Amino acid sequence: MSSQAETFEFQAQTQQLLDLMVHSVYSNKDSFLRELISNSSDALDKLRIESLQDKDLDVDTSNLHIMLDTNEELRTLTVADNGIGMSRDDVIGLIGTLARSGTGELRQKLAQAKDAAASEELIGQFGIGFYSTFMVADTVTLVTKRAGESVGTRWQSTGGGTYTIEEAPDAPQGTSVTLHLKPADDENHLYDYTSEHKLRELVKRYSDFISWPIRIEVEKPAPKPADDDESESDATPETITEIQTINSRKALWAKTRDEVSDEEYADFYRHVSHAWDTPLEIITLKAEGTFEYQALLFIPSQAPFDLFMRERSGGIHLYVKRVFIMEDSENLLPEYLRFVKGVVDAADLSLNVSREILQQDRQIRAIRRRLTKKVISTVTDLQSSRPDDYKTFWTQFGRVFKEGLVNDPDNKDAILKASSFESTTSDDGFTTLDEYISRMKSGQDVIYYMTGESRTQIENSPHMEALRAKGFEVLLLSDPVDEMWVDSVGDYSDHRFQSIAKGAVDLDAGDTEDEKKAADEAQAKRNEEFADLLTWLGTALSDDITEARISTRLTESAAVLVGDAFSMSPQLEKLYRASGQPIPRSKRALELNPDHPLVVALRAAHAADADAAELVDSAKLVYGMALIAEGGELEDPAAFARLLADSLTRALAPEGDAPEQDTEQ
Ligand SMILES: Nc1ncnc2c1ncn2[C@@H]1O[C@H](COP(=O)(O)OP(=O)(O)OP(=O)(O)O)[C@@H](O)[C@H]1O
Repeated sequence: MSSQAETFEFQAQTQQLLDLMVHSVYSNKDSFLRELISNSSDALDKLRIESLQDKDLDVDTSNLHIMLDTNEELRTLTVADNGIGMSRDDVIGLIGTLARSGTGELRQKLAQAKDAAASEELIGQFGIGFYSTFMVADTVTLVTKRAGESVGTRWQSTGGGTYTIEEAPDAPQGTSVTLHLKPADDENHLYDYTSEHKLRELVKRYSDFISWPIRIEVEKPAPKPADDDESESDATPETITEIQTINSRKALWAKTRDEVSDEEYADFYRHVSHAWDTPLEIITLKAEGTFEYQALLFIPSQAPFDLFMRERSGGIHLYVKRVFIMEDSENLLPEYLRFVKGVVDAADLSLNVSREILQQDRQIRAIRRRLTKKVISTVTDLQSSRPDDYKTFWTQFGRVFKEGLVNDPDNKDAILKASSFESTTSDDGFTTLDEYISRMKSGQDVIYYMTGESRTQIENSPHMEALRAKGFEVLLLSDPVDEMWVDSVGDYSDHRFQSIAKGAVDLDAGDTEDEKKAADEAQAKRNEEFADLLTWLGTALSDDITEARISTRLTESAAVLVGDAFSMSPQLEKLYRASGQPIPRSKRALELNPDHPLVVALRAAHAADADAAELVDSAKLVYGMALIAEGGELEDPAAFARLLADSLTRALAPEGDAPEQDTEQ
């Protein structure tokens, strides 16, 4: 059977990544080998599992391995496996297009990256798998045959704009990737990858733990004839070739911490996570007794691009007695710890365990509980012992971690303790709740917070005024997830969370009895003074507010909107609406600052002529201003703009000279 090579063009975005590889911005070029071995190891795992599940699949799984083959003269290195292999469509889809989600994002970021170092960091963050081969090779040839199929596929590219595909009738099952190596250039970290010594070194460094044998063919002097002793005098020049396994295949999680170097852990982390960063923290765990298992977990130092994507790569590799079973992203750890990567090796599960069984398995549930607690306590330890690393953790994963406050009530207190928040006294850093509590004013027993869309928006909100004036610290919660937990979480260390934008805020905590009494009297007097205006406003704005009242929160602004203790914040309403849930706007109270000139003038105007037409317009403007000041959205911005224009016109036009016009509202 003969076939013609078909030529395909790389998608533009794939080509852009390839160009980067061809021009090798990444200084750690050796890592191509780790990527290829990692892919082969995955392919061997897949074949083993598929052969267990599909009894009709006619494949030999007795000698699964990875082979490294070199040819010094031709300057080639081949990494071959007898794993699952790929069909022609797989090759086009998986290799030809680099169609993984996130590629677009990587491309966009790369386009914005200022220099090689920034590009390098991005590649570290996204990883580029198979394409890293173009850092070291001029031409890459991949020959593969999917298990169970009769014909293989040959793919080849020089990393230019195109690749070719043709049938490979004699391809053995599995995949081999042959690199036609660029000339060695030690100065540019491009080494001689045909050297046995180099390959041994790299496998030892990056892939020693791979559970499948990684083999090379070595030339050895032929053994001497029998009876010959150790003397070398008559050594014949003849050599024989021998196949040697060059990785120890030792499961890292079965070793103790001091037997494994940080580098080895980091390389293993990169293998299980498909990431290129260095883990921030390594967690080892061993359980003996009823359920025996070992776990080796990693907290990454960089969030993967797909952290918030529905379809993201898995997290924990489940092994049973050293045999890889599956990658699990839901049963072994809760979703809010999805950034954690690693391995769990359980001794008592069946090798045939399915996802469905996992979901219900008592042992798995026990493991999940323990791992969850361990990860949270590790974060707490990080917080106290390595503040810089904790900060990295929090910046990368804080938003995800806080999802636990919504989804994992059992660990609520521990999660709150391990979390940190922006606050009015934390500059642009973070504070823990324990630190916040230690700074509370005497008499203060609640934790003040406000939610909003950004730190600046919250800091400038009218709600903040009186708290600022009285020196109360306020947590500034601007992650969307904050809206979800803060209402329901209740308290921390016996201190209730209190929104400064809701209900009554008792700011007299630190005052003396006399001061409190004086403040109450002043408030009562003002309520009386403004009673008529407040009643009238309540009616005039009845579509928008529950009532109008005099505020104790304001020192600078004229008005503010205040929800009752159980109402949803406007931001939360907005989030629900954005997710397609039709939440009606809830009405809130309009609080007025009795010392503000606008409010004073409004009272005077109302006292002079309670029926004046402009009065209703002014009331609507005051309400609209309060909404805008908190970062809210006007229901009818155009109507508000018309009111404002009319009002400005009246103010600017000379007395008695206001232009006539029809305004429709
Ligand atoms: N040796 C192989 N055997 C079978 N399939 C392979 C092999 N190498 C690659 N593949 C397939 O091609 C896909 C793309 O590989 P590539 O290395 O580019 O990305 P990846 O392994 O998915 O992610 P990463 O960037 O983390 O390595 C793999 O997911 C796998 O399905």
